[in-house]
Amino acid sequence: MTDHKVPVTVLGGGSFGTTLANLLASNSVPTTLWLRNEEQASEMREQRENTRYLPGIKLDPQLTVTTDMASALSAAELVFLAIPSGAFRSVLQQIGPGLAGKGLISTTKGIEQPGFLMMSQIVEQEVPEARVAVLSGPNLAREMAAGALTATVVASDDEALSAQVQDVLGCQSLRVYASQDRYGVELGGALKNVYAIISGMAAAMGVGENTKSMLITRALAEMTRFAVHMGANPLTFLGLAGVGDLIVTCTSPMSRNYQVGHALGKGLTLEESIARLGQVAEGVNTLKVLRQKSLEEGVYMPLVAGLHAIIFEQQPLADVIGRLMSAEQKHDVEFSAFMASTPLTKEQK
Ligand SMILES: NC(=O)c1ccc[n+]([C@@H]2O[C@H](COP(=O)([O-])OP(=O)(O)OC[C@H]3O[C@@H](n4cnc5c(N)ncnc54)[C@H](O)[C@@H]3O)[C@@H](O)[C@H]2O)c1
Ligand SMILES: O=P(O)(O)OC[C@H](O)CO
Repeated sequence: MTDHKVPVTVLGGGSFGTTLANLLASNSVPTTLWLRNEEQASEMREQRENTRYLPGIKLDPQLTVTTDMASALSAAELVFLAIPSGAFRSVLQQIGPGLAGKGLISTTKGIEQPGFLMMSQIVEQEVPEARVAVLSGPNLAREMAAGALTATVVASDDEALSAQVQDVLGCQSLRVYASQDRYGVELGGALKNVYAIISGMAAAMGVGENTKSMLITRALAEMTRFAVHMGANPLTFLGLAGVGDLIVTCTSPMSRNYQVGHALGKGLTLEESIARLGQVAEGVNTLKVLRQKSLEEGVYMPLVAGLHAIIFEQQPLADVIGRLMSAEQKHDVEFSAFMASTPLTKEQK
């Protein structure tokens, strides 16, 4: 780690943006958090707390909180984006050339439709001169904010940018691992939200431990099958941004996607489940996008099809479970052919 830290701005004053900004400021990184709501910003400046999205966590005295985008961006060398996927492109469009040349790191775990675009692909379209990375992993905001030991992945083909991100974020409570599979890392973060909804629903129904394990493991098989079809490296899904994030999101009641699934499993409607949450659960939109894409691409995704049938096609749960359990019994692990055709590098040996 270097002593001199580059100035960083975080865009988005929700739970994850606030968590990242606070962690950066605690790491002695000159940090500005930008959010759109002036009332919330002034409350955060005065009370040193984000009572709406991160109650109970004190903000570092050195953290600057502003709604003025121009001043937030003027000095920043790195910009972390923690804006929900539905607003991601419009926020970039508002900023325009103010981001050119900076290192832009997306932390948003969603997919844009039309186009089936990852957030970093939107960054490339809207800010062609930017350096691009993504940050993803098993990173529940509230735990990170409370200092729980955590690991994450920065993925970029710009190794210098990955090293800068490791430098500003890495600390006694957070390890930042690097990857060059940006697409796979980003896809892992988006896809696991769908399976977290299924897991929350299963938990609410009181399923057994075998069932929970089967769901998570088959979810990993299904998301990896899709990702490999789309060009990602299956090995990425054995890492923190794959199985790591899948485990935490499918098992923790702190996950908002799990909470939506749990509410659905208790009999609430989708609208009621989302309203009760009051925060973003990206998996709901990702489910729609993914179902459509899997049909277009002809990728077998029975769990995605089943959840879509329950939520958006009003099919009875018992019918969907019956179909899942009577489907053809295929392979456990599917990527032996890929592994055989991809010899290990010297570093991997
Ligand atoms: N919370 C987590 O544990 C966590 C961890 C890793 C990644 N993420 C990802 O981070 C992204 C943001 O999630 P979050 O947890 O911070 O959500 P959140 O629901 O806690 O907060 C969303 C924030 O986005 C802001 N926002 C919405 N539309 C906006 C717009 N048009 N312009 C500016 N701000 C806007 C809201 O005002 C709010 O501050 C999501 O894609 C999520 O998957 C979240
Ligand atoms: O609360 P969720 O379901 O959006 O999940 C948060 C993070 O993505 C967990 O890594």
